Amino acid sequence: MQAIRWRQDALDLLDQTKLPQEEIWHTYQTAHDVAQAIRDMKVRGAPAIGTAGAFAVAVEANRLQGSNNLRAQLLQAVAHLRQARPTAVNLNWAMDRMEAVIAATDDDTKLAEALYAKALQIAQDDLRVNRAIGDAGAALFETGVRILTHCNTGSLATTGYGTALGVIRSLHANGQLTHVFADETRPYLQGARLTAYELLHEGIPFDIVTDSMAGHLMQQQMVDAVVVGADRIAKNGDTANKIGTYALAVLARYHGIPFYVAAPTSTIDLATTSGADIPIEQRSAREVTEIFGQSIAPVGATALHPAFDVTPGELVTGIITEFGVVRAPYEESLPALLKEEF
Ligand SMILES: CSC[C@@H](O)[C@@H](O)C(=O)COP(=O)(O)O
Repeated sequence: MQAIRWRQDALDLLDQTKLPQEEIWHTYQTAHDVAQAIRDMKVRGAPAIGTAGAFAVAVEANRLQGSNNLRAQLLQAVAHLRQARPTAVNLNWAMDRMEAVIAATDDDTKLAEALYAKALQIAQDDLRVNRAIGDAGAALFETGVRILTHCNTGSLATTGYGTALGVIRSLHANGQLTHVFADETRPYLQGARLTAYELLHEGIPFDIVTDSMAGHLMQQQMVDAVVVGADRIAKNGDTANKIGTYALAVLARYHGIPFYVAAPTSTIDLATTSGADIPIEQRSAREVTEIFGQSIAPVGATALHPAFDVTPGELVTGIITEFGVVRAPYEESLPALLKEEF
């Protein structure tokens, strides 16, 4: 399953706002339009928006080939893409890499080719990295495990395979998995719409549960571990992820259940000291008061919509990366991990 397809002159995105009812692909030929698609969540999930952003710059370079101020226009496109969604650091991570290619390529006629090659590498690395996360995560568990997960962290949220859902895929492939509980994930319903779509496709046994059922399931001893993704991990292990994740971590701690974050090292942001410094995207209240354009609240009702929350590192049992599982104290283990591997 794949939600992003690329070629040098265009990017195709599977419209995730329409899934699972409709499988509609849109074609994009400008960075501006891809930025809008990211904002509108037609493509979403931290690694996926990084990959889409990288191809957006490549497509833009292809479109602008031969124009006078190519470099300045590309840097403008990069800056514009960076702002499409603020919380997931993978978009910035990918833009840093595209900007480095622009800086390192002296010959303007070579820019389009070099940027496409870098975008391709980002996409291919993401797939490889996710498989490694899946293996590292699966090694944590015995056979017969029941996992609760939140939001969508699968093929749709990445270039392929997934992070937390990659761990679930690997557990299933190894015959270790008994059951998945997929939080519906209000208000965007990434769990009920997208995770369920992927799990059904893979034949993985699961139930959709509303976000508010998690505590009850834990109390009934139906959950062995919580595995979620991340949008940004600060140096101290504080982790921003889809709204509702923090509540799961608190519940897991109360019930003595391990709480794992599965994420590529591109999601670790050592420049952000703690979760307090992570920008939290505030989205439209209408995404809360309406479902598929239908109002579910009385006219005049107001609503809040922080799209992410921050789970303190002290509640995170371990962070599953492509290089293995790291544990607290994160101020030490995360910088050591990044230093060692790069
Ligand atoms: C591998 S995806 C990791 C995170 O990006 C995911 O858990 C999440 O919070 C996605 O939020 P979204 O608003 O759907 O982009």
